[in-house]
Order: sequence, then structure tokens, then C-alpha cells
Amino acid sequence: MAKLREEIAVQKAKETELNKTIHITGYFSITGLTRIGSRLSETEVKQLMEATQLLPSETETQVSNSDSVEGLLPVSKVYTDVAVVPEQQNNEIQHLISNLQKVEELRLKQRVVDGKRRQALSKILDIKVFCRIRPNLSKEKRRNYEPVSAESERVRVKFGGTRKEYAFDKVFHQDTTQESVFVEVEPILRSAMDGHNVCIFAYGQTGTGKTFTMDGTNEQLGIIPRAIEELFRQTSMDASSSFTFSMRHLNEPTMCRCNMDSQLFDILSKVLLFLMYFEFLYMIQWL
Ligand SMILES: Nc1ncnc2c1ncn2[C@@H]1O[C@H](COP(=O)(O)OP(=O)(O)OP(=O)(O)O)[C@@H](O)[C@H]1O
Repeated sequence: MAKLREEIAVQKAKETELNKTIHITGYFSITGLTRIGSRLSETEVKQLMEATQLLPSETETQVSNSDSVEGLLPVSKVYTDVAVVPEQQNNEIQHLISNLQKVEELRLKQRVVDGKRRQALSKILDIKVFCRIRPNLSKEKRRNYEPVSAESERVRVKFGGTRKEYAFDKVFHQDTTQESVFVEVEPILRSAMDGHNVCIFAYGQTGTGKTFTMDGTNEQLGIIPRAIEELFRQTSMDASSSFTFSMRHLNEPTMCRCNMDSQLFDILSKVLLFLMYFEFLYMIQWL
């Protein structure tokens, strides 16, 4: 009998020891779960706890003090402390994460496309020379002959028995709208946003339409206001970057009045600085 009692005491001691181990294992498992809690849904945590038989049965609402191990919280207390993310919030978080991944992928794609566009533009955007022919104004006397005839890239000028022909990248005819002129200039703005220094200038004799082309009127905006508007529009579309532009607007009216003789005209043509207009130097500089 005494031996039997001794045996029972040993078994009880073993049982107590085993219970301690279960609580300790349970505690650390749940602590681990709370660390990754933000990634697990409530159901997932429950399933895990049920699998390890640590979750108290639904009927078990109260846990006696004897359940707690010295220095450790009872299992039910630990369970309620677990920071479980509710199912709906978890879905929203997963949705947000997948959206962020998509945005990041799109950004990467855009960077590749930007790189290609930059390469393409640097090939196209050399020096471009355009010629705009001003229409006759109502106050001007109509001549019975046309001193200027133009094609899409050539202009022929007849004056004093001489004829001259000039080649351009593009010729804007008399009826060309401000918008059509700006469309040709627009790629240069993209180039400015890519970090290149760009310059647009108009050259020409007084009254030929430099101010009209660059500034325009309230009804017919010229290159400068359209360019500023377009720059703001494009930069506001890219919230991930910040842009700093510096612009200079130079006016050199005397030069064309004093020196508009054929000699200077020829020199300018030869060094490829020729434009029909030269009054405004409009510089957009990337810093
Ligand atoms: N493409 C055009 N269509 C209609 N009107 C034009 C055009 N170009 C110029 N004009 C008109 O011609 C006149 C002279 O143009 P503008 O003042 O732009 O010349 P400018 O080259 O700037 O002259 P200046 O060197 O004396 O300042 C203005 O009344 C302007 O409205």
C-alpha cells in the first residue's frame, strides 16, 4: 500500500512538471504569434492555437488560479492579450500591400520608359530652326505680288530682283495657329523636365511677330504662357519627385533693328543661329 502511495506521488509530481512545460510552451508559442500577429487573421491564430490544444474550450469560461504557473499568465489571459488583427482589417491591409506592390511595379516600368524617351529625345532635340510667316495685317497695303512663297520646309524670298531660298526644320504658314506652333515646341519641355538646359528664341525684324509668337495675346496665348502652364501640369502629375526650374527672359530689340542687314543675316545663317525672329531668349534650366 505504501509503495502504491509512493507511486501515486511520483506520478502526480510528473504530471505537475508536464503541466508547467505545456504552459511554458504555450506562452512562448503565443508570444511568437503576437510578434507576427499583424500578418495573421483571427481565424488563423485560432486554428493554430486549437492545433496545439492551447485554446481553452468554449465552455471553459473561467480558469482557476491553480491553472497559472508561477511567474506566467494563465493560458486564457495570454490568449486575450494576443493582438489579433480582425479579418476585415487584415483583408484591407493585404489589399493595400498588393496595391503598393502594383504602384512600385508601375514606377519601375515608368523609369524604363523615361530612360528610353530621354535617349530618343536627345537624338531628336538637336538645334531646331523654324520659320513663321506673319500674315498681312489689315492696316498694311496689300501688295499685288507675294514676296514670300513657302513649302513645308522651305521659304523662297523675292526682293529687288534677287531670289533666295532658305531651308528650315519646319515652316509655319500664315494661317498657322498659336497652338500648332506650340505643339512643335512642346517636346523641348519634356526635355527640360529630364534635366536638360533648353532655350527657345525668336529672331526677326521689327513687326514680324516675335512678341505675338512668344507672348501672344489674352485670346491667343503664345509659347511662354503655354510652356509655363504645361510645365506646371506635367510636374504636378509626378508627386514622387520635386522639380526646380529657373527661367530667364531676355529682350534684345536693338540688335535686330540696327543690324538687320544682309551681311549679318548671312553670317547668322552660316553659324546656324538663324531664326526669322530674334528678340526673346527664353531659357528653362534644370537645377
Ligand atoms: N501670326 C500672326 N497672326 C496675326 N497677327 C500677327 C501675327 N504675328 C504678328 N501679328 C501682329 O503683328 C503685329 C506685330 O507683331 P509683334 O508685335 O509680335 O512684332 P514684333 O516682332 O514683336 O515687333 P517688335 O520687334 O517691334 O517688338 C502685332 O499687331 C501682332 O498682333
